Amino acid sequence: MITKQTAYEPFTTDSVVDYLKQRELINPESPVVCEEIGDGNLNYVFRVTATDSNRSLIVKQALPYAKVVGESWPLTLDRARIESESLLQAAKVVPELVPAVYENNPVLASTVMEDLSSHTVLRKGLIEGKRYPELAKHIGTYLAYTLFYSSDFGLEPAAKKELATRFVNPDLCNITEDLVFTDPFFDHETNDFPEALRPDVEEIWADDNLKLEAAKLKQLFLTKGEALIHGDLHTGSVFVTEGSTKVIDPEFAFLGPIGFDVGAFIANLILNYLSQEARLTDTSERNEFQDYLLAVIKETWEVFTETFSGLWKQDGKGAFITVPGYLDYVLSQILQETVGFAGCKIIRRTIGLSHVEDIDGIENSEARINVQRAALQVGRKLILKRESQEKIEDVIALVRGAGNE
Ligand SMILES: Nc1ncnc2c1ncn2[C@@H]1O[C@H](COP(=O)(O)OP(=O)(O)O)[C@@H](O)[C@H]1O
Ligand SMILES: CSC[C@H]1O[C@H](OP(=O)(O)O)[C@H](O)[C@@H]1O
Repeated sequence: MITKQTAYEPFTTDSVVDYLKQRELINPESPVVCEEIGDGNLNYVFRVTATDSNRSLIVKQALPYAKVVGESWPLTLDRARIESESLLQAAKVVPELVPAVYENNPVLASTVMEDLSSHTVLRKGLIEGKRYPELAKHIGTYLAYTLFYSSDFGLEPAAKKELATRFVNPDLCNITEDLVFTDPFFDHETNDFPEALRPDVEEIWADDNLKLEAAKLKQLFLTKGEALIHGDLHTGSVFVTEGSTKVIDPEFAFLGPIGFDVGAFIANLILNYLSQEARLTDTSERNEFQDYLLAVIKETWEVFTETFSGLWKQDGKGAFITVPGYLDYVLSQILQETVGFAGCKIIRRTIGLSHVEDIDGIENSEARINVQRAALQVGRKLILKRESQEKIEDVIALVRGAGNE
């Protein structure tokens, strides 16, 4: 349902309640409580609860700038439309893996959606050492369905081109192009790292071979409009319980390379894996949890490739789909690109703008810097060795070995 509104205004905790009551999304007679709960970098997130029925809703609203920086960083409001349309697009193929969207208002740049407060943000759960038995199955399925059915493998060419026109997202892509693929590889003012890490960072800035590979990966991100990707699939964009998984926050969605989503998820699991070196002091507890994280990476990849292959055989489009070797070629390209993108993401979250709590939350500064150093080594290896990764076990072995050299 799209509502008409004449002018944009940022919501307050009062006006968002008035809005929901006016729209009868909440009973106008109900007493309500409302709080702003957004902890992300970019937007407002309000939770509104009718206290008589305990029914609650989430209203997410984009600001005309990046919340974390302020008005000096203007950002399109259109990202709210892109986010809700992307959630609706995902709901066509995996409704159980995304929050229900009840309304999008393009003028207010707001989305009213299901409240997932019964779930935990995956990043927080992993920091606390929690395990989620269904996570890999759910994310592998989410990736396979959303990516296959928005690619030329699962869509007719005209439908794919129509999809591309709805998800032109230059402002948000520009954030990724700068913060993931450019700034960390140069002495740029947005970078953010402790002085103790400077020698390691300067090694990156001086490494022309690494920069060449980063340039190739950036080129892929700029040019490979393979599927409608989430665009920011880190562990803060995944809500979990023991048996349920929901992917949120696809405001960076656009037609990009499939490996960027897979790589983002894997990168954030690797960042948590590395952080446990400083978090879990008991060796066997640490080894077990790190093994669990690597098993999630392996299973996510296996579920993704098996499901993607099943959809390819069942619903694949085009004359070449049954040609022997084509599917294997596509999956091997995706693996190599996944690995390279994961490497860029890891480096970015270590020395670029916007880190991860998994590492920044380590209180002992020496231990934290050791983890950051290991992250840079892993990120670098993933980028440089991506073309020799033939199977997911190679990637797991690389992660296990890289921090120890
Ligand atoms: N559907 C939801 N249900 C419950 N909480 C939510 C929901 N969407 C977002 N949140 C809360 O708001 C936070 C920020 O949301 P997010 O979509 O990541 O915002 P941003 O785009 O600013 O990064 C999440 O970490 C979560 O705590
Ligand atoms: C100043 S934008 C930095 C960073 O923020 C986004 O993450 P999120 O919206 O989930 O907080 C995205 O990862 C951007 O790269």
